[in-house]
Amino acid sequence: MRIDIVTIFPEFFSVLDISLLGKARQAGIIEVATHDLRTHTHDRHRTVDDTPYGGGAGMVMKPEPWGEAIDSIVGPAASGALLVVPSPAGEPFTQAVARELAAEEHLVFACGRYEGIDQRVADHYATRMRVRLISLGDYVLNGGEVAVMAMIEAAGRLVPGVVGNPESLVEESHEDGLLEYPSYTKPAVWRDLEVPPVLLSGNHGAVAAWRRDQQIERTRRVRPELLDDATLLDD
Ligand SMILES: N#Cc1c(-c2ccc3ccn(Cc4ccncc4)c3c2)n[nH]c1N
Repeated sequence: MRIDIVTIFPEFFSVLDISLLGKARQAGIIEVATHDLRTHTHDRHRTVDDTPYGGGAGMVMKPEPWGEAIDSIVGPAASGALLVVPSPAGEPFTQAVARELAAEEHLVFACGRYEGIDQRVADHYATRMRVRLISLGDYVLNGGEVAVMAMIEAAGRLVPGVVGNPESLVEESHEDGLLEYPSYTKPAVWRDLEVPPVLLSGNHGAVAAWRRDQQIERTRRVRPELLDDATLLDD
């Protein structure tokens, strides 16, 4: 997988050089490149924004630098890459979307700032490649960088070879539509709190049943909207 990130804060992504994704980059499983949008400006002040047509507060990011930056990544013609534009107006970012991003060969992330990117950028590139506006959640951030970091981590860990034990990806929250069961490790008693005895029983069937029950109970309590008839019928 190749990931290109266009941003006015390329240093924001230096953290991608460490941890799991850092190892995946060293192993050549994932290539990541950041591109400073300001290198695609040509005025003395390296201007990337301007006032909004139609008035209103804030500034809008100019289309020209974005066009030059994205063309420098995907070329002038059609591209098989997916352009992801984080936006409060985007589709919700979910584990299912993370899985879809993880299956892509080439992701290009456009990190906006100010009040967002001139709409014509997404409109133009939609004629040449797939474009998805994706929202991290129903709250307002100051720009796309935090969202892109979350998307890269959530998708990157699903790329084969990135996580050492792929089994550990299966029983995570949202992977099967439910929240994950509670986890425990040694000691068996801590501050008078005991590990649920079934987990010490060695009875794998009983442990699996208990964990499934915990998933459903936790999901019903914390995120009832995630439960559907199929899930309830399964148990
Ligand atoms: N993904 C995602 C997001 C963002 C987000 C993403 C990109 C940009 C670029 C600029 N801004 C600032 C802004 C723009 C418009 N309205 C309000 C604030 C952004 C916010 N906010 N909340 C989310 N879940």
